[in-house]
Amino acid sequence: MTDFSDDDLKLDPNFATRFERDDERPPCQLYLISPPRIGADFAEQLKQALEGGPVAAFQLRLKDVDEEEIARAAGPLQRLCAEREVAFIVNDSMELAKRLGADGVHLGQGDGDPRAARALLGPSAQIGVTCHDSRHLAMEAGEAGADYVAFGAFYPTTTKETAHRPDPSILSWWTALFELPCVAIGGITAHNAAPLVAAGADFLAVSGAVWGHESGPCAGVGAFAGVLGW
Ligand SMILES: Cc1ncc(COP(=O)(O)OP(=O)(O)O)c(N)n1
Ligand SMILES: Cc1ncsc1CCOP(=O)(O)O
Ligand SMILES: [Mg+2]
Repeated sequence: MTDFSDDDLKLDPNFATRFERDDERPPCQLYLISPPRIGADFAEQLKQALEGGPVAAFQLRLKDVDEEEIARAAGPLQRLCAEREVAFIVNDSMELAKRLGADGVHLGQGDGDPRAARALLGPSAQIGVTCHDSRHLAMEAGEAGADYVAFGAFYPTTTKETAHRPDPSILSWWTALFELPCVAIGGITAHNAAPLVAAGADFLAVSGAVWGHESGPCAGVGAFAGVLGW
């Protein structure tokens, strides 16, 4: 595709201020991300989280953990998700997603080609791609057949070291032009999520605000009721 710079793509200055959610789009939903490390009680924590409110998807994102250990941990979590019709997404590895029979995979820019993931996982797999703060990467991901594009980190986070801080207007720009869903991620809490929802996020991807909630993960999910209109 043509190699536009992101500055070239900021065509309409009103995108920066026009934060009015498109009524035609489905309501914004919650996309839960696991903590980078989990303990033996995590299935119980996930169960509680899923009792807190509607969760559209759960991503198993374990970092610096051996693949066999991830595979062992996945079974009970995957069953919990299946019982509740929550999509079970594996982070980083299309091969592991295939092995586990996951509903999809999330790929960062260094995690492999979405086209290869599609060939491996088939037409019904949900394939997401990290696009940081880049309109160009998002359009590339869309052309490569991604099912969603993810922008972030919108806010400071201790869950991951991040180098990009998009403005919420990137969500307005995306949703004005494309039907493909967009995910907002990075430091999102029930208290700071409103501008992202208003700007058009189709999903809020949240980790720390749920697992670190002072009253537990059920309350952590439940806290999003107001901003997500449940
Ligand atoms: C929904 C969602 N968005 C972005 C990411 C980040 O993916 P990546 O850039 O590959 O970083 P790691 O998560 O692998 O550290 C994500 N996992 N999920
Ligand atoms: C995986 C990831 N990618 C960008 S920010 C982030 C961390 C999300 O976790 P939190 O909701 O705790 O900031
Ligand atoms: Mg990754």
